[in-house]
Parts: sequence; structure tokens; C-alpha cells
Amino acid sequence: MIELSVTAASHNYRISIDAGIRHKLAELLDPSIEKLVIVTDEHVQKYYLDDCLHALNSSFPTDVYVIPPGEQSKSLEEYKSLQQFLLRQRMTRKSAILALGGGVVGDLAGFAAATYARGIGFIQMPSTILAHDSSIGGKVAVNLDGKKNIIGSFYPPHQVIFDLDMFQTLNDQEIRSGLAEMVKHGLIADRRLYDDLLTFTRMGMDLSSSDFKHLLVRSIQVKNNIVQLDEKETNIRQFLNFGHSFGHALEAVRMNERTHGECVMLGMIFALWVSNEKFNHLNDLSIQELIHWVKKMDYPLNLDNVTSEEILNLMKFDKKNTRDDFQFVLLEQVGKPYLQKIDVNTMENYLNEFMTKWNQGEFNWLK
Ligand SMILES: NC(=O)c1ccc[n+]([C@@H]2O[C@H](COP(=O)([O-])OP(=O)(O)OC[C@H]3O[C@@H](n4cnc5c(N)ncnc54)[C@H](O)[C@@H]3O)[C@@H](O)[C@H]2O)c1
Ligand SMILES: O=C(O)C(=O)C[C@@H](O)[C@H](O)[C@H](O)COP(=O)(O)O
Ligand SMILES: [Zn+2]
Repeated sequence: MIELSVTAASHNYRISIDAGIRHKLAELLDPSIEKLVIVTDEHVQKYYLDDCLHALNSSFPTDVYVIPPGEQSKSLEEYKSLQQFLLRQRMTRKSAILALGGGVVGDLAGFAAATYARGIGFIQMPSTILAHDSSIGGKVAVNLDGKKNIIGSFYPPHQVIFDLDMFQTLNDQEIRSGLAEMVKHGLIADRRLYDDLLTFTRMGMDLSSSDFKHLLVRSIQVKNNIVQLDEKETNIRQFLNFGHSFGHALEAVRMNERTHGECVMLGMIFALWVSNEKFNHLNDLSIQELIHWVKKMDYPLNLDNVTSEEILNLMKFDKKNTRDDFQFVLLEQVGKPYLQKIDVNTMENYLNEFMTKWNQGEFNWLK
């Protein structure tokens, strides 16, 4: 088992990573927890809930709250139903929510844990590759009126229990989605992670291999290093948002058609293009090589059913922005992100140019 620790402002917490770790759940949890509510979704319930309940072996009084799978569950309506369930279960500050699932379950359950009784115990048990990102660092949230994560909080978990065995039931789309956040971590902070990830996936992927486990741990370390230095995103944590200004806007327009990671991948390509074409950066990266990989991995690349106007309007709700300007994450080099102020008119021009050229297949690297 690999154990990492995270220092948050309010407390330190442990990340325990291993294949099959769910079967040891009772041993891993803090014995002082008086009551547990497991929040999960219907897919994860089907595969892993029984194992977890069996492992708990009645050590903790436990109830289960199951949400419909998908981004639609990150809503104020689902949040309210969950809070009402917590009330009915008479949860107290000595109780804990255990989020068993991907980023949707973690974000919703975490926001409920952050706000019920002004904060109760919160354990993350990520079940997707993507959730190596979402389960660490304490960003918890729901969406409102198509604006991603606009109602939320910073609420670091008290523990993260990551069972890599659960990746075996992920479909290709969810694997792709999670790999995108790993690529992001490589691009912003770890050139070797980026290179190794592209090589590993080219050679055929065994998600249960020790090679993949090491890549995942390196990716977790990138996230961990950053959130420990800037938990509330006042400076360098904004780099973790690389690709998300455009990505979140696309995700909101194409809700339920494309995953978070698929949209972030296109958002990163846009940001790489701006970095290279408009600011003359990135002479150490072949965008073409990345696009070849992206195509091989079957990321959906179609942008012709969305307008630059729709994207621009949603990008205005990006939480990094100031009132008048976009604060856009660019890369000077791989591993050297920075924040660039871009005014609305300039961003509109960039989007128009990029999306027109993209849709007309004018980029050499698309060929
Ligand atoms: N809080 C953060 O820092 C942070 C970081 C990144 C992303 N996010 C958020 O995370 C969400 C995306 O998370 P996600 O990609 O994990 O999506 P998800 O939680 O919707 O899970 C994806 C799909 O896979 C299914 N699933 C989950 N685990 C499975 C397993 N082991 N086997 C089979 N199926 C499984 C789910 O039921 C769902 O249908 C987005 O809402 C995004 O905004 C948050
Ligand atoms: O941890 C962070 O900080 C991130 O930005 C990680 C992102 O991958 C994640 O999608 C996050 O939820 C985006 O946050 P938001 O503040 O842009 O909603
Ligand atoms: Zn993300």
C-alpha cells in the first residue's frame, strides 16, 4: 500500500492507495466515527457497494444514499435531497459521509459534508481515474444554471482511500476522461509524467500494472504539492485549472454527451495553441504529437456543433476571472504555467480564429 499525506489548513489527511483496499475498509477508518452515510451512484453501487458494506462488517452504523449517475446529479435539488436524508439519519459532527464514486459523487457529497451542521466528517473513496484529481484538495461543489461548480466550498477530506482495482470496470470514455487530468498534471508540472503517459498508452494500457500505479501516484503528487501550497486558489492552484476555462464551457454546452476530461482535453489544446501561436511559447512541445495521441485515444474532437459565442459567454463565469478580464492559464514551457490576463475582445478573436481553423481542418497538426 502507498500512503501519502496532505497538509491542509484545518487538518492533515492521509491518502491510502492500493488494489483491493476496499476490502480493508473497516481497518482504515477512524474508529471514533459514530455513524457513516455512504453516498454512491447507481453504477458504482452495482459493482462495489456490497464489497464495502461487507468490509465494514457492521463496525459502524451505516446508511446508504444512491444518486443517479452523471453530471446532472451535481445539482441543488440533489444536494437538498441528500441534506434531508442526512437530517433523517440524525447525522452529527461525529458522523461522516463516505463518497464512494467518481468526481460527481465526491463533489456533491463533499459539499453536503461541508455544509451539514457546518461541517461533518468526509471520506473520499474515488472509483475513477479522474477522481485521483477530484478527491484531493477539497474543492467540492454543485452546478447551477449550467455554470460548473459555481456553488461550492473548499473542504478537504479527512481521508482518501483509493482502490485501484475499481478501474477494471471503467469504460473507455471514463478512462480517457481520467487520463486527460493526468496529461494536465504532466503538462503543468512534470515533463516526465507527460512523456511516460504518452508512451505507456501507446504500448497498450494495463491499468492494473505497477507502471500505471506509478504514473497515477506521480500525478497525485503534482496535485498534492500544489494544493498544499495554495489551498484556497489565490495563486499557483489556478494552474490546476489549465484547460478548464474553455473545457468547462464546452462541458456545460455538451452536458451528458462529453465527459469532463474529454472537454478539458480540447480546452488544453486551445490553451496550447494560444500559448504557441499568440505568445510564441512552447518550443519544447510538439502539439502535433499530442494531437496524434488524442486521436489514437478516440477523444471526441468535433467542435462544429457549438459556437464560439456560446463558449465565450460561458467562459465569462470562470472563477479565475476578474470583472473585466479573463485570467487564462498558459504554458511558457512544459512545466512552466503562468496566468495571463486576456481581455474579452481578444479572447473572442482567439476563439473565433481557433474554432474556425479547427472546424475547417486548417491546422497542420490535425492532418
Ligand atoms: N473537485 C475537484 O477538484 C474536481 C477535479 C476534477 C473533476 N471534478 C469534477 O468531477 C466530475 C467528473 O468526475 P468523473 O469523471 O469521475 O465522473 P463521474 O463521477 O460521473 O463518473 C463517471 C461515470 O463512471 C461511473 N463509474 C464511476 N466509477 C466507476 C467504476 N469504478 N466502474 C464503472 N463505472 C464507474 C459513474 O457511475 C459515471 O457513470 C465533474 O463534475 C468534474 O467537474 C472535480
Ligand atoms: O483542484 C483544482 O484546483 C482544479 O482546478 C482541478 C480541476 O481539475 C477541477 O476540474 C476543478 O473542479 C475545477 O475547479 P473550478 O474552480 O474551475 O470549478
Ligand atoms: Zn478538472
